[in-house]
Amino acid sequence: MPAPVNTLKHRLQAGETLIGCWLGMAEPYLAEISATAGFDWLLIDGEHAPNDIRSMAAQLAVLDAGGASTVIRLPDDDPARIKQALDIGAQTLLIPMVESAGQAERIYRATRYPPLGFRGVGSALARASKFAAIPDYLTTADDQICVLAQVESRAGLQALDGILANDGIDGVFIGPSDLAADMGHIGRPAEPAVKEAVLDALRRIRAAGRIAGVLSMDPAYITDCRDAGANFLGVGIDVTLFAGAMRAHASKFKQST
Ligand SMILES: O=C(O)C(=O)C[C@H](O)[C@@H](O)CO
Repeated sequence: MPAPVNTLKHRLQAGETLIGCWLGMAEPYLAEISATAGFDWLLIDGEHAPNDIRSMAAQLAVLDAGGASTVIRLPDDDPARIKQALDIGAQTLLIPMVESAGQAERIYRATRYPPLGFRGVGSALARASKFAAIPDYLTTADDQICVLAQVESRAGLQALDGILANDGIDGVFIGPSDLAADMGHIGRPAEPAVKEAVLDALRRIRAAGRIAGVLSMDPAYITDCRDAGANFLGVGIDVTLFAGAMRAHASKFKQST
């Protein structure tokens, strides 16, 4: 019995355009609620949300049970964190702040078992192998791993061709917020210079035959990114949606009392 098929990877690589939502509440119960919304994928954010390996594992369990496609974003490119995320069962990883081809290669190798890489062997303890219930896990896991490099700085854009030249990098995600900050327009991802850099990068990523990702809650921004070729579209953030709905609801009644 082989490792689970990563349908998200294969759908994106086939060119499907799939929408998803960031999960930053760090709570399995709320993740389960989000899984009923109908997004094609849900991303458990370990970079900016208060997630740790245990909370991410708990969210993976409820999301997998519900049939949702999942992504884990780690706080950095630490090979030990990559190993832990893969061992708890993540198959699609988003790694932030990628700025060179060499860094991309190290990230790729951290996701693969020898001889392709240096991922440590711990499948006997790993949820990923269904705790060794998948006897062929070690020889079939590599093909189901999807590595998405997050490029979100001028240095990263300058290195983009080198990153895309690595066949082990399945896709590149452009981070408009951090790119805006790096370009001197912090808090303004829709600044014309920033948006054009985002759209140009997305065109280059798809021209290279890779998955192209972006995140924006602005429908017009998303449409422009989709038109530029983005097919891994983050269109929501649970925390932002929840906070906005709570504030709007309270305001509705406070005005009337
Ligand atoms: O730079 C970006 O944009 C992202 O990486 C997304 C942010 O991290 C996300 O938290 C929304 O601000």
